[in-house]
Amino acid sequence: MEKDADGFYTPKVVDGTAPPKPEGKAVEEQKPEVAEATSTTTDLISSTFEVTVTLADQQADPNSPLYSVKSFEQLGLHQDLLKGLYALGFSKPSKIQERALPLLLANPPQNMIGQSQSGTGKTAAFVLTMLSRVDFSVNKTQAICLAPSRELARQIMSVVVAMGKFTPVQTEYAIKDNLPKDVSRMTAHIVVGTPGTMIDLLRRNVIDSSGIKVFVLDEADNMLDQDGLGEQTLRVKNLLSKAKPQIILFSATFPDHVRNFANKFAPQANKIELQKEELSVEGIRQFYMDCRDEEHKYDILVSLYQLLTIGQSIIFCQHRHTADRISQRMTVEGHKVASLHGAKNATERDTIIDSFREGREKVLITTNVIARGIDILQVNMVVNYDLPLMNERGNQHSNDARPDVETYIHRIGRTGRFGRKGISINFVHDKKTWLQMEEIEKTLGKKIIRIETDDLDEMEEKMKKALK
Ligand SMILES: Nc1ncnc2c1ncn2[C@@H]1O[C@H](COP(=O)(O)OP(=O)(O)OP(=O)(O)O)[C@@H](O)[C@H]1O
Repeated sequence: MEKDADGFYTPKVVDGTAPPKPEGKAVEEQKPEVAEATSTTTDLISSTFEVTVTLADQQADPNSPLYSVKSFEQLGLHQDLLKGLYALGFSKPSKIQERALPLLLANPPQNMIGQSQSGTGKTAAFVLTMLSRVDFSVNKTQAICLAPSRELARQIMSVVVAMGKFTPVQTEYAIKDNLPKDVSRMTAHIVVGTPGTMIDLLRRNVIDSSGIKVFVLDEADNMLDQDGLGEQTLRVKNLLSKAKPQIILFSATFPDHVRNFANKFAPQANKIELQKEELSVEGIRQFYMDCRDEEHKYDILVSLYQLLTIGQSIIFCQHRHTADRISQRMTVEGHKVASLHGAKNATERDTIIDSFREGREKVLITTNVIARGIDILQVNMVVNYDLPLMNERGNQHSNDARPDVETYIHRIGRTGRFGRKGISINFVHDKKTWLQMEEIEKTLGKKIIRIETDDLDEMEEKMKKALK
């Protein structure tokens, strides 16, 4: 690989598809931010929100998930990786990084099941492990990482590339439609992808599994869940059986029904676990709005538009067709929104998420496809247009559909990243949805506060307070 004029290695761009720019420069972004609304037609719109983020205070608070006593230097990382971290603006590890990294890097390698709240820096922990374990003088795949969506795989790749900027790391994607044409052998050190394509590459021996030392599952509970990607993930593991890699599982949630499987999947693992009451992030204030019916939900969403565009916001729907319908209606009515879901093709999906990431789109209407892992610091509002429901066979549409608390935690975790403040709003519109929300509230032990649907001034007041 070539070094550029500054002496940096330029990581290989895969098949013309550059990973999205990583979020970073965290320290610089901790200065007070002032987000100004752009339009001027109502009081709401002309308001200015001051958002003060005090990362230094949080990293000094032993009760914060961002707290650490050690520095990155004390965690045994290579000099080139420390340079990559500092270039990203990381000055101090978070709790999960401080606790997990020494265990992950110890020899002989041991498996890890790691849990930490959304937005607390799990990605860096496993990316630094992959980069630390690669022998750059060997042109063979040595670490693979699986994620549940192409959007998340691309984001993880951007972190690998950014943190590995001062190393000669070679990377490739294993995601649909991003493979180099007619490839018969991949030799990249680190391959990041989704399970279906990874299985294909391993089966056809395009990736030689014999040198794989690290196997990471991000959003591991989702990747191992039988109703989700569990079967495919297990197939990948079986294809790696001879290599016996270190297995690393990370997620913000590990529901009981997956935990047992995780223990078998990553035997004798070091474990870092959270208590139930620690699951949700402190900085995210949760609200709900009591709508009259489905149509009223749409009206309320439209009336919130100006608030949604002050920062950036993500609107979650249960179904693709709802996301499409809402975004079409809003677009016809003159609002600028984007929609993203699994039925769109790969190019469209990449364009939409990149445009949102770069702030060109402010409102993204979507499904659970990006409920997990997506890290966009400017997102200060999440709306659960539909509450997330269990995806058990057939249960989704039945009258006794249960709320999916794990997905709820991940959805609202798209805001409030690494100590920032954020807001989530749930729409409920009948007794059933109200009871579902109550169950979420009880499980998390966190109050969800009512906001009147007809009082946008109150909404603005509460938002201002929540974001301070
Ligand atoms: N030590 C650090 N110092 C400053 N910023 C950090 C540090 N570690 C991570 N970050 C930043 O915090 C944000 C959240 O990190 P990351 O996406 O890894 O969270 P996560 O725990 O994987 O979240 P999720 O559970 O939602 O996947 C990112 O923008 C990342 O760059």
